[in-house]
Amino acid sequence: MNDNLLEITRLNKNYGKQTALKNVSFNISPGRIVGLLGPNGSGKTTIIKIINGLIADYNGDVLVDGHMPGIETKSIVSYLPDKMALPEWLKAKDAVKVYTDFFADFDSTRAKELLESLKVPEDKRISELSKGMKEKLLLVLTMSRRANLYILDEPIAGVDPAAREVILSTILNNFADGSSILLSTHIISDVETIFDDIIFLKDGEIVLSGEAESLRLDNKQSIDQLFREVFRC
Ligand SMILES: Nc1ncnc2c1ncn2[C@@H]1O[C@H](COP(=O)(O)OP(=O)(O)OP(=O)(O)O)[C@@H](O)[C@H]1O
Repeated sequence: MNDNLLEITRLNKNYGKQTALKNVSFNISPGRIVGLLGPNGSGKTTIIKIINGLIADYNGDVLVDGHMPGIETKSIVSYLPDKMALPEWLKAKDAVKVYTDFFADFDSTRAKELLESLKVPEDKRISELSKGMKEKLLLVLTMSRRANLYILDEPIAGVDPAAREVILSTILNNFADGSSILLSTHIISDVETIFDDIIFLKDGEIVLSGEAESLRLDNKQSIDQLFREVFRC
């Protein structure tokens, strides 16, 4: 494994005339939980899609364990998209089968245990699940892989505060030693304690980044307070 699981250097991305990312650079080393924080439209999903090979026209360098995003990196990264990517007519238990067939590192026993503990009904079709249940299903599928890097795009956006805690503990209890997590969110207060490192993104640029504990100590406030200060309009 490389010293850096993820290396992003001078990443720029435009959608036509719209600039989405400006000179974004950061690295993730093994064993870190990194918060990618920013308001709506700040570029979080664009970065995540580029890392996952879903957007190929960008400028700059993106290396996942030394490889450009592509077929090879799909076995390194377990990705939770911001929108349901599975056919809605699938039952939850069929989604487990799809992941078992698709990913060599998928642990179906773990997935079944997690579905049960999160009370996701296995026999219901995805179309019949509530928004929060769909998020839980996607999270279970994503965290049941034994990947090196987990990339979670807004995993808590659609659930109530009690469910957020369950989701966070599911994330923390199910990632392997030495693997890393990049988690994007605009809801900071309930999640900030899990982060080792923080990246603040504003209008496509990194405006502040560093170790979460140092940022708290240096600024004498929580990451949530810091976020509100940085993003005050
Ligand atoms: N397909 C697209 N075509 C044109 N502009 C886009 C497209 N996707 C995103 N953008 C623009 O790029 C910028 C960054 O969007 P992005 O979705 O990466 O932000 P985000 O931080 O993930 O937002 P959110 O929290 O709302 O999901 C925004 O200005 C957005 O309008």
